[in-house]
Amino acid sequence: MLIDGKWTKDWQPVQKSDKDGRFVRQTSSFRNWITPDGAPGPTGEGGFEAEAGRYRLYVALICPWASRTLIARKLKGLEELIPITVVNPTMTDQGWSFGGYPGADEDPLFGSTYIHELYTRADPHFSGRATVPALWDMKRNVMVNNESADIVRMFDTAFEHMVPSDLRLYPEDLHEEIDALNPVIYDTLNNGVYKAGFATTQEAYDEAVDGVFETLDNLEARLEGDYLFGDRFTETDIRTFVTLIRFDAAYHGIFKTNRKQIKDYPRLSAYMERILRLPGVIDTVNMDHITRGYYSIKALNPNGIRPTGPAHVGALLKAVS
Ligand SMILES: N[C@@H](CCC(=O)N[C@@H](CS)C(=O)NCC(=O)O)C(=O)O
Repeated sequence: MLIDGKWTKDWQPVQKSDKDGRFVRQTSSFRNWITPDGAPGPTGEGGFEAEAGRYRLYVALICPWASRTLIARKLKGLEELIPITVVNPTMTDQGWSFGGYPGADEDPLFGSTYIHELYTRADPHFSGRATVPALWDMKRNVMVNNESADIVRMFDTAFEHMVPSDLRLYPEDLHEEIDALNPVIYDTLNNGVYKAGFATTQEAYDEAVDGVFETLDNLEARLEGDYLFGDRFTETDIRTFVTLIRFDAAYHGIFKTNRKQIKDYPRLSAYMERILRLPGVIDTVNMDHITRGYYSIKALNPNGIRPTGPAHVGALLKAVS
């Protein structure tokens, strides 16, 4: 990670643990919002008006948080307006790097080797982890935001006057329900699998795995309609999908969340496939980057051996593409 703008040698991909061995995820630090007229958003400063080609989204295709933003960008029809840059799927000893792996890009703006260079460009004294997604303003050469939850919400509304859409990822009348379900999905599923994978005590692992499967069981029971809130697709479905699609091929093995697979849940499997079939969503799922990335986490898999299965995931992706 960076400390006062300098890359620290003792960086650990395992990230932070609390005193009981629980994995702790860092909070994001750039929280400005793109808005239709550049007025300030809910956090940060103003001056980031919606413009075609002004903003670039840096992502890793392995990363479920980055994938949230990619799916929102697709479904809201913003591909022409917001170009993306994809980092390599494997973490280096200096974090995310650019170029070299099939499907990954060089940094077209600054020719950076590592994503952390973008962070020190944004703030020469930056302290923290250099994470993706990162939304960059190419006009002012500053970081707009590195929090996927914010980026999904700004993609939902900021460009509406330029690319009208019937889809509302965070509709007014569902705010309360979405705000209630999101933290559960985050704690027990999105981050829950990481808490299981990076636990450093049996107790922390047991607690995390219990949470993961309790939520999967609850979602299976809840899913009567097409989506979590009946027939309306929302950001909560995006948040759920990004973990489901990585589950059988990555988390089940590398993070030891192996009590069941998603394929053992009939409704969740159908739900996952339904979302995968929404226009463009399949383009945001790169299973090669996902498995290569997760199985190259040295702390969990020192020899980097990538399992060949499971066959059903490959078969599903083939059927949908
Ligand atoms: N709060 C961030 C979390 C993003 C995040 O943790 N990204 C991971 C990859 S999945 C990352 O870039 N980690 C690099 C690091 O921690 O050094 C968000 O939702 O945007």
